[in-house]
Amino acid sequence: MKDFLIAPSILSADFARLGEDTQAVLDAGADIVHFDVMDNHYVPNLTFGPMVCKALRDYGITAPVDVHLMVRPVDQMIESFLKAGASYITFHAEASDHVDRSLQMIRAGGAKAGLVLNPATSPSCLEYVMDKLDMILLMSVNPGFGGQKFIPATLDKARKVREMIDASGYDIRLEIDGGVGVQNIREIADAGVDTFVAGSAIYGADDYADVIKQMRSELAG
Ligand SMILES: O=C(CO)[C@@H](O)[C@H](O)COP(=O)(O)O
Repeated sequence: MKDFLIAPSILSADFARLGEDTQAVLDAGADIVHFDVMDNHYVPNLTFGPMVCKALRDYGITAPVDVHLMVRPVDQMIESFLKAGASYITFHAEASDHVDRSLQMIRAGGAKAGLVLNPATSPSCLEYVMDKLDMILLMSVNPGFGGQKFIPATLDKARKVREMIDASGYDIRLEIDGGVGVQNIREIADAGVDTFVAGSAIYGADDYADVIKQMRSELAG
């Protein structure tokens, strides 16, 4: 099992002061920046694109940026985010016509590659691409919005995917996204997850450092 990473979703940050509010969660103890890209096509909401990712790099964000593409098609956005400084690029299994090729593009461009599974998507889509994955992201809400309730069936899926990762022998992170907070992070870790996206739980707190500390304390317990 890998070390635990906490990845605040900047979907819940103050967009008017995005650089500052991104640096603030890193200064508060977060490990990586989760960057939610929505296109009002694959998901019913619209956020930000590669120019904003580059702007964060230019602002001085040096932490890994974990780009979660909720867009269709995906390949043009992969190219753009590779140029914009993404560290991880993940996309939804249903959104690419050629999942294997899209994964190869990400690694060939120097980033880490990942596949995202919606709540109703079966882990079977991972079976023939395990060798091309650096991350698997399990959605524990339906994608499109922050602040939703964690879907409990995701825990069973996390256990199954953890078994697949361990059996494969590949070095793959297991990330979860949606409804994660201090109250359930331990249970999620026990299901085999090592990377935790949290938007409203962190950005909705008065003290970012305090909530991240509470999450780490739950993970250590
Ligand atoms: O990708 C998404 C939503 O589509 C997530 O990253 C949410 O932004 C998580 O938000 P919280 O549930 O933690 O508020």
